[in-house]
Parts: sequence; structure tokens; C-alpha cells
Amino acid sequence: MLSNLRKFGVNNKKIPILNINNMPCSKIRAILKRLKPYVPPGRNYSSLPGLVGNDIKSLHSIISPPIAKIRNIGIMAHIDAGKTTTTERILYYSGYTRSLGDVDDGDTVTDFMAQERERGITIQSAAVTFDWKGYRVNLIDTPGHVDFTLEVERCLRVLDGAVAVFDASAGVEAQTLTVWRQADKHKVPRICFLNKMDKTGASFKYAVESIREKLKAKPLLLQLPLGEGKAFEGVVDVVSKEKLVWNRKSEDGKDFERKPLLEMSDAKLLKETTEARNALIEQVADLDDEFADLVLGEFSENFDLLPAEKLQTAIHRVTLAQTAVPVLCGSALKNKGVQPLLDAITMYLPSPEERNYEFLERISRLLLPFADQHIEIPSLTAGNIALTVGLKHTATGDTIASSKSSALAAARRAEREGEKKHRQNSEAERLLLAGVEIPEPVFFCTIEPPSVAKQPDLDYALKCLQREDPSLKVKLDPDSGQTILCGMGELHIEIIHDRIKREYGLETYLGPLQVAYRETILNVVHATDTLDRTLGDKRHLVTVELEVKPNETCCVTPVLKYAGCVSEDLPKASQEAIENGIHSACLQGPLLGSPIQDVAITLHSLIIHPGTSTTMISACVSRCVQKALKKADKQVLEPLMNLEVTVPGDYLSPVLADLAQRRGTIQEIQTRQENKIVIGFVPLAEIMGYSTVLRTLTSGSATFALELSNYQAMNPQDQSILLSRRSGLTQVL
Ligand SMILES: Nc1nc2c(ncn2[C@@H]2O[C@H](COP(=O)(O)OP(=O)(O)OP(=O)(O)O)[C@@H](O)[C@H]2O)c(=O)[nH]1
Repeated sequence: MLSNLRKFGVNNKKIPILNINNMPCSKIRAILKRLKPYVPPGRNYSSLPGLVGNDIKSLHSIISPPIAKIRNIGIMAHIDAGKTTTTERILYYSGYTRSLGDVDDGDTVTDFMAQERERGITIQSAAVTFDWKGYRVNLIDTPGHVDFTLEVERCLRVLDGAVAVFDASAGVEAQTLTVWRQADKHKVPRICFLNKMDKTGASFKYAVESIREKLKAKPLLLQLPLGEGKAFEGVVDVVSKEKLVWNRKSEDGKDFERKPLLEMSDAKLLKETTEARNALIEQVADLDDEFADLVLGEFSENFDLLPAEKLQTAIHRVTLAQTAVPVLCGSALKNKGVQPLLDAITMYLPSPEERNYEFLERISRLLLPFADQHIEIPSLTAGNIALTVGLKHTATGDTIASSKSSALAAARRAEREGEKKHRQNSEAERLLLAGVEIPEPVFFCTIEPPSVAKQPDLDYALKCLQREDPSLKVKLDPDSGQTILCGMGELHIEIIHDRIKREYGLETYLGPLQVAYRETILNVVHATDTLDRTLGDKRHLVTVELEVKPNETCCVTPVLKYAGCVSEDLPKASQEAIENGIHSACLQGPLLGSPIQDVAITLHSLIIHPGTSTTMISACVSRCVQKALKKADKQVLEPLMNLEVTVPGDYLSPVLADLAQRRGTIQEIQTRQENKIVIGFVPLAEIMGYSTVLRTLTSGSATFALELSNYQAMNPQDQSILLSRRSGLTQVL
């Protein structure tokens, strides 16, 4: 059966795969003994879940644990809040790894891409599976950087619950809001972990308040911290009224004591905890009728008599209903508070059967992920997360269904639930489920292969990368024939460039990074056009008359209307040809060659000579729209970014002065301990390379977050500067 051991490459890395289809247990045991799993340098891995040493505890439980005991969860947060460090601790305490990985040393399990290890950030979501106290946890560590927001969204869609990690000294930060909104959209129950309680400036109270105010969530305080900053030594479990103190001598944080709070030794703490527990009980009773009946009936006289399990069950229900979020705290880096977080994950987050998924999928090969290692399995029960291979035409965001009819049924349901804006009526469109929302790229640049002969290799690499990451767009410049990369930010494009080199062995050259502008028009214009061409013995003749005007509401693609005189029963093929013509004309505006948006086009007349091909109809409509656009008063739209800068008070003035020069608008300046939080807008074109400038201005003490707000009209002066710069560039070229 050793022939079943195969090599399978992911990210160009050879990884051993164990195929256990139809294999007797004894054989598997023997193979596992011989099999040396791929171990990233410097790490010491323990066995896979369910496997003790090299032995199999229960093969059945590895593959198909009872569904009630499964937790599919994600870890999400603002960049640098400590998701990866928390995940590392989780893997260590669960026995998945035998040594603690460190983001700063670049040897974590989930950040396994070379770029992640070098930069100390998460770029791609990684899935790992481990067991904790009889529960199977499938965990996904998602990126925090705004450039990789699509990666977060595609994970949230399939998760049953999430842990939101916060930096306790910063509370809710810009990207936390974005991921929180995404989790709201996909209705994912959450628990909050206030990490970095050991950090100077950490404040449990401040972080909880920011959850209440900024996320508009109701925090359920399940713990209180024992000390803050350097004095942080553990947590108080409010539900059980116990204190959990980590042994200072224990380097890996495995050793901690759980002791009931006593009147004799902890009078003040016991009083505080009792008050917090009573408040928690009242809060949960307000949100859960079943619990309210119980509390008001049996325990109204003395909440102390209420058993912890009753309260925990009610907290589970409230978490599932998403009417409140449990809050825990700790310090992943100092190895404190992670084991209770694991308990909370299994106790409060839902199992897949408590969530409402009704999709059935059937696939030929299934693999269980363990970060960058995989094990092949014969089958999987509903509610698990697994990998499959060989789907050549499937891209991120697609939903795989067992048959066309089940896909259609699911699509209809998704439509009913309003999760998808129904765009067209074609069957292909209806087969698409509510996919991930792909944000529009705001940056682009040219990319060149080392030689013309390598262009097909580059095309192939880009095709593969796009399937993995739909937020990456690739197009051809029709004038220069160059390949253009469009991405979410400077870092995104840099990482793609780097991956092409490392994973596909291609040294490519990037042109200067440019902002993706848009164009629109300011007045109503009319145009007519006739195309009369004879090809072979066939005459193609079309005459079009149309009107283009600014649309009242924002719309990325042009709104098409047919005037009454244009026949309602226009053949479907002709309608599609008209739409194609309009779309292709609007891809390149007359000012900068940028896409046109916020316009409505009315087709007043269309005369088609019999036998005219649809290609000619498209060409004529496209030319006519372009003619109209050229006549109109035109306006450049530029991407406007939400900006949040966190800066120590001493450096506030130079940061504000610099932002004023960047056409920035300041909305608000908040105070967070000794830091100032500057919130405002700034045009994307003015903020390129900002990290270096900010570092210099503040001696590296400030951080910032950017997110696309909307596209706004440039003022006439800035627009003419941009246009003359562009035309100057064109002349130089
Ligand atoms: N003081 C302190 N620092 C921490 C703690 N947890 C993480 N850090 C540090 O914070 C930095 C960011 O940690 P990561 O675990 O990479 O954070 P992340 O949220 O995964 O970051 P991205 O993946 O880039 O979004 C690293 O330098 C960690 O050592 C903590 O509990 N206390």
C-alpha cells in the first residue's frame, strides 16, 4: 500500500500525503510510523489530532467526530493585534505543536508562506485542525491588513464562529470595524479576546468601552483581568468566581492554578467579581427569555446559587443569536489566558448543526488541512472544513454543488434571502450563489516578463494567482499591449510580484504604481452613428441613435434603457450585442482611459439591416457611445481613502501639517491614553509611500490604516494638473 503515499505540491512545495482510502488500520499505523511529516525548519510538531504519538487513538474520531463536537472558527482582527501569536499558543496548548512559534522569529505554523515569515504578517488564511478537551476545532487564521480583506471575507462565509482579537491598549481599530462588519454580513457569532493585557497602556475598561461604542455590540464580561500592563498575572473567571493565575516560573504558560475566590484572602476581588457576575446574569436574562424565567423563578433571591452551567448554556444561546458577545482577556505573547479562551471557543461558539447550511457536496479527493500539511481522507461529515484538488475551473468565492438542480435551488434561496443582487436572467447567472463581494482594485501597474518568450509563463502564473485571489485583476492595455496588474494596495501588488518570482520562477518587472481613476460626465449628450461594411458577399449595416447622461445614483456599470420606439422584442442576441458594445465603450473614458461610471444610456433608435452580425452591432454601439462621451463635459473621479493614524501626542502637529499638504480632510481627533487618533479622508494619489514618510515624521512611533471610502470628483485645478502630467508622460513615452 506504500504506492498510496503520494507527493502533492501546494505552493510549489512537495508535501507528503497519506491516502487512507480503503486501508486497514494496522497498515495506517505502520505507515504513520515510517512517515516523517514535512516540518518547517525550527519547529517541533506533535502528532495530528486524534493521533497520540505515532499511534491512532480512534481513526473514526479523526475523520468524523460527532458534529456537536465540531467547531469551525476563524480568528480575525486589525493588523498586529496578535492573531497569529494567539493561534500559535492555541496549537501548542492543544498539543498540535511541541514548541512555541514566534511571529517575530518567523517560525509560526499558520504564517507558512515565505513572505509571511519574512514580514511577520498574515497574507493568506491558513487552516489547522486540532482537538481540545474532546472537541474538534478547525481554525482559520485570517490576515489583518486591509489589502487582503477579500481573503477574510471568503473565510467568514464558511465559518460557524469567530474569535475577534483586540490589542487591549488600542481597543477597536480601523480594520476591526471592517472585519466586524463582514462578520455581521455573514451572521457569524463571535467572542472577543482582549489580547496584549501585558502591554504598557493596556486597559480592559477602555477596550470594552470601545467594543460597546464603536462596534455597537453588547459585551458580556466573562473575565476580569488580574492586573494590567506589567502587573498582569492572570484572569478572574466571572462565571465560576475563580481566579486563574499563571505560574511565573512556567516558561510556556502550561502551568496555571484555578482557585476559588475566598472571602478571607480575596475580599475585594470577590466583591468585584460578585458584582460583575450579577450584572452578567441580569444582562443575559434581558436577552434570553428562557434564562430570564429560570433566574426570576428559582434564583431571584440569590444569584450565587445559580449553577455556572446554566449561565454558560444561556451565554451560548445569546452568542449564537448574536445579541451579545462574550469578552475574555489575556496575553498570548506572555502565555496567559489562552487555555480559557479555548474553553470558551468550545463552550460558547456553535457547532455546524446549530448553523443553517443546507448544501450537500460530493467530491473525488478530500484532504484535511494542517496548515501546510495535508492528510487524504475517504469521506467527511457535514460541517467540517476540508480541501479538494483538481477543480480546474473553480475560483475563490465559487460554491460547489452536487448537481445543477441543487445549485439552482440554492441560488433561488440565496436570492430570496436578498444576499445576491440578481443581475441578469441567464441560467449561468442564476447558478451563481451569493459569492464574496470582490472589492474594486484601486492601484495598477504594468508587469513585464524577462523576455517575450516568457509571456505565456507570466500569463499562466497570473491566471493561477487570480483563481486563488479574485481581488487581483489582470488586463491588457489595448494601446501598448502591456499586461496590467490591478490590486488592492501597494503591499498586495508587491506580494504578487514576489510570489511570481518564488513560486513560478519568473523575474518580472513592474512599472510605476498608478492610481485607478474613474471618469464620468456632467451633462446630457446625444450621438448617432452608422456602420456600413461589406465583408465577402454580406452587407452589415447598423444605425444607432443614443443619449448619454449623468445617472442620479452611483453605478459602476452604465445603466441601459430602451426608448419606447426601440422594439421591445429585439432579439436576445442583439440585446446582448448592444450591452457588450456599451460596456466596452465605457471601459476606457476619453480623459485618462479610465472606466466610466455613474452614467445612464438611452437607446433612441436602432436600425439593423438583415444579416448584420452581432459583432458589427456591438462595434457600432460602442463607437457611438464613445462619440457621445467625447462631446460631453467630463470629470475625473479619484479614490478617496478613510485614514486613521495613531500617533503619540508629541508628534501630532507634524502629522497634521503633512496631511494638509496631501489634500487630507480631518474629521476627528480622538485621545487614547497618550496617543492621538487622527480620523479623516485623503485621496489615494496623495498617500502612496505614506508608511515611510510617517515613520520619518514620528521616529517610527505612529501606525496607520487605510480603507477605500468612495470615488469623489477631483476639483478642476487638481484635475487639470493630473491631466497635464499624464499628457506630459505620454509625450515622454
Ligand atoms: N505585548 C504583547 N505583544 C504581543 C502579544 N501578542 C502578539 N504580540 C506582538 O504583536 C505583534 C503582532 O503579532 P501577530 O501575532 O503577528 O499579529 P497578527 O494579528 O497575526 O498580525 P497580522 O497577521 O499581520 O494581521 C508581534 O510583534 C507579536 O510579538 C501580546 O499578548 N502582548
